Order: sequence, then structure tokens, then C-alpha cells
Amino acid sequence: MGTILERIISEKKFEIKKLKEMDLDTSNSVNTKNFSLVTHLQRDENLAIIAEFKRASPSKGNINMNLNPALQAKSYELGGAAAISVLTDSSFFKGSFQDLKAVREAVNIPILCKDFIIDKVQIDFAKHYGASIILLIAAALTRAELENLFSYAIQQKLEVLVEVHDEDDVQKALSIKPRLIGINNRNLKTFEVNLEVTERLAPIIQSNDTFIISESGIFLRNDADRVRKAGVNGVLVGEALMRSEDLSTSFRELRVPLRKEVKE
Ligand SMILES: O=P(O)(O)OC[C@@H](O)[C@@H](O)c1c[nH]c2ccccc12
Repeated sequence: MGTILERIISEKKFEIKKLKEMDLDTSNSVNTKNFSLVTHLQRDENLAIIAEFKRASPSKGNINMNLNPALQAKSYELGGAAAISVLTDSSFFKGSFQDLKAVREAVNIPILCKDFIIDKVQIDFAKHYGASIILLIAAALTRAELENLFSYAIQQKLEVLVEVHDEDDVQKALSIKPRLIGINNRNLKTFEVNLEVTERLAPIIQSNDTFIISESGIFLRNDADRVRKAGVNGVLVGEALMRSEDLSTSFRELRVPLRKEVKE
């Protein structure tokens, strides 16, 4: 059986074979327009929100199967999202590259291709369908693989969010000096979610050149405040926004000021 992460990775190996058999017509690529999340984070005075389009997940089952990706993405942009994350994994999250493309055509902010990337061909597809940022999960890669995929993505002019969940991942991630590190509060082996993970790991990442994003399990202002205090620049939010019946209120709740002492 193995952990969910192991199961996903073995499914990816199979998908990668299929991607390699397809001929990507790069003359027909979606225009990525060079949007930069790093540039956004350098200027944002509030907690930045990466809003995720996530129809379903292995831990929660179906979250919201009725939403249109382009319309939801437009509402995220209007609500003040810094970037949009789109799940492209189909087997476990019911996403697709078509969702990514639909979102790219609907908004003018950076888009993160959310998938389990272990091969360059997935980076080519992410870029082709309009991603400006890709995710690399430290726990799914050796240090050498992480380094290779990271430099390949940078050559393709993509930004990279390196995801960590424990101290070993952090050491692996820091060795490649990424500009964006995501701390996943959800353990991809057990599904357990705990914001304490951000509180533990953010202080050991602190560096002027690296922006930190706290990922998963953020629903309320209290959660946003808690990770902001731990020193992060932004949050990645899926379920809370996919279930929200009033997105502008949800965004207002989560966009807490980065420095508490700044008062108007
Ligand atoms: O729906 P949540 O709890 O707000 O979580 C969003 C996001 O962090 C989560 O979808 C995620 C974080 N890292 C991942 C890696 C792969 C797939 C999904 C994820």
C-alpha cells in the first residue's frame, strides 16, 4: 500500500510516460506574461493569499465539484489574491491542465501549477498551460533531483515554491537557496494538519532573500494571525475558499497586516 505520497508518486511515473509520448506544440503555448509572485511579496504589506482551485483531495474527498475554474479564479483575483494555485493532478485531486489554462486566460496574476513534479516533462507541460510558478515537494525528491528540477524551472523563467514539512526538508530546501519556501502544515503521509509545523519551521528558515508561505489548514483570521506571528509572508488556502459562500469576506478575514504595530 504505502503512504499516500508514495501512491501518488507511483501514479505520476505512469502519467509521465504518457506525457512523454505526447508532442507538446510549444508554438501554441498559453502566454504566461511573466507574472512574478516574488515581486508581489516584496511590496505587499498584508499577508499575501495564494488562493487555490481544488475540487477534491485524498483527505477530504469532494470539496466542491460545481465551481467553474475561470469564474472562481476571477473572484479570487477581485478578492485580492496574490496568486492562484491550480491543482492539475487528476487521479487524486480531480484537477487538470485544462483547469490551469482556463484560469490563465481569466486572470492577470501569477499562477502556481500544483502537482507532484518529479520529471522535467511535467515542468514543460505546466509552462505550456500557463503556469508562472511550479511546486517542488522536498519529501518527494532527492537533493540532486530537487536541484536539477529547480535549475531547469529557473531556466524556463518559472518561479519555484519549494515545499517542506520537517527539519530535513528544510535543510534540503535551503541548500538550493530558493526565493519561495512553502511550509505544508499537512503531513502528506498521515494527513494530519497542525499549524504548529509553521511555528516550528519558519524561525529556522528566516532569511532576507526567502519568502515563506504557510500552506494548508488555514480557515479563519485566528489561523492567519498565528502563522503571521511565526514570520510568514503569505498563506496558501484551498478548502476554506472553495467552500466559502462570500469570498470577499473570506479575503478580508485573512488579509491581516504583516506588522501589527502599523496602525492607521
Ligand atoms: O485546502 P487547504 O487545507 O487550505 O490546503 C491548501 C494547500 O496547502 C494544499 O492543497 C496542498 C499543499 N501542498 C500540496 C501538495 C500537493 C497537493 C496539495 C497540496
